[in-house]
Amino acid sequence: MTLQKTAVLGAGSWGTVLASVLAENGHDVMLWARREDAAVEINLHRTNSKYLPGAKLPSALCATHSLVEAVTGREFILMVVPSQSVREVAREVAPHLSSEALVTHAAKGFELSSLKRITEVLQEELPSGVANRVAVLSGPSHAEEVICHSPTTVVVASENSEAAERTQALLNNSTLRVYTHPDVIGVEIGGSLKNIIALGAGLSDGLGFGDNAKAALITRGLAEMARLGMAMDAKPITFAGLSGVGDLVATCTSKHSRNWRAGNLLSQGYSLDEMLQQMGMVVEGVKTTQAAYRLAQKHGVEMPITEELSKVLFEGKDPRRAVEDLMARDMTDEMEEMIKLSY
Ligand SMILES: NC(=O)C1=CN([C@@H]2O[C@H](COP(=O)(O)OP(=O)(O)OC[C@H]3O[C@@H](n4cnc5c(N)ncnc54)[C@H](OP(=O)(O)O)[C@@H]3O)[C@@H](O)[C@H]2O)C=CC1
Ligand SMILES: O=C(CO)COP(=O)(O)O
Repeated sequence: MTLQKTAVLGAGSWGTVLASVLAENGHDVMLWARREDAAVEINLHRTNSKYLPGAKLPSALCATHSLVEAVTGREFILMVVPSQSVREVAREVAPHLSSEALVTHAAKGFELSSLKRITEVLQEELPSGVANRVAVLSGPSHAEEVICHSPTTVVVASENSEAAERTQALLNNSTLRVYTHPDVIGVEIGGSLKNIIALGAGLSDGLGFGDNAKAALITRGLAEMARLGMAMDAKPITFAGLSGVGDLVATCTSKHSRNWRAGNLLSQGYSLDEMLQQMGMVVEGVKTTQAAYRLAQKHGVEMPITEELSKVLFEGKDPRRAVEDLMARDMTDEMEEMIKLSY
């Protein structure tokens, strides 16, 4: 494809790695860092010591502290800030975007105040021509592995298939295989909800519950992810793909996952505030648990794991008691939804 002028907004772990991918693919990349010292470090030393210690970034990568400079004249904008800051950043860049710009985001969460998905937030904040073709990038992709060129697969979904294909062509390379996907709702919901289950997996592992418990969490977690997803108009099959079970497995079983590590710290007796302080990076699963619990109530959907985790995080419930309560639920059929659907 022709080389393009691109910008990545957010110089945390994932934004820095995605900017490196674009630079390695030959595109002109401007990376926006919120802190000026982070932009200076990237430009002077080609490192991002806070978020990617030890990694050497491509020499072609440029960083700036100015959002306006980052987006002006850019054809492709990849937004990689935490879910709760997407609206603020989108609002600030909106007047400076070219009417031809393609905006794709890679955040995994909901906006807590509105319970909206991130493409919905972007559609509200961006000029209408740009808003019509927003896309989402998701799938099992720990930044720490992508920067080392470990083989990785991701998906990009958009209501505008051309936007998905353009994003695919910009990012795809010999170690990062990018698939397109038509189900924006399912891809966004899967990528967000898996973080709740990963927090639970970190807790479960930390409490020494073993592999059976983790397999149960992953499988029953997937069931409740799909249940909420279907109530919100996602396609059920999407949860069997990379942005569903793929990312769920990667996040629940990896030492790289911040959500898994956060759950693990909670199992060691850290309070929620102490854990967040210790992590020093975004742990999307915390606010996603709150959002999903409210969405489940709104849509009348049962999400027992999410509900118990919410009690552990926000009401101080003992995690062992939460597991006992999950195990003591009324006996049921594993395929309860399927049975209801077939009668
Ligand atoms: N890390 C990964 O492997 C992956 C992450 N993601 C998703 O990407 C998104 C970003 O995560 P990630 O890069 O890992 O996060 P990090 O915690 O590594 O970095 C967060 C970045 O966001 C910036 N930031 C924090 N608050 C704000 C704000 N209010 N306004 C603007 N910028 C802000 C931080 O700036 P500062 O340093 O100044 O605080 C930092 O650059 C998340 O939704 C995450 O789930 C998706 C796939 C993989
Ligand atoms: O989404 C991710 C991998 O696909 C990263 O997960 P964590 O935010 O838990 O590190």
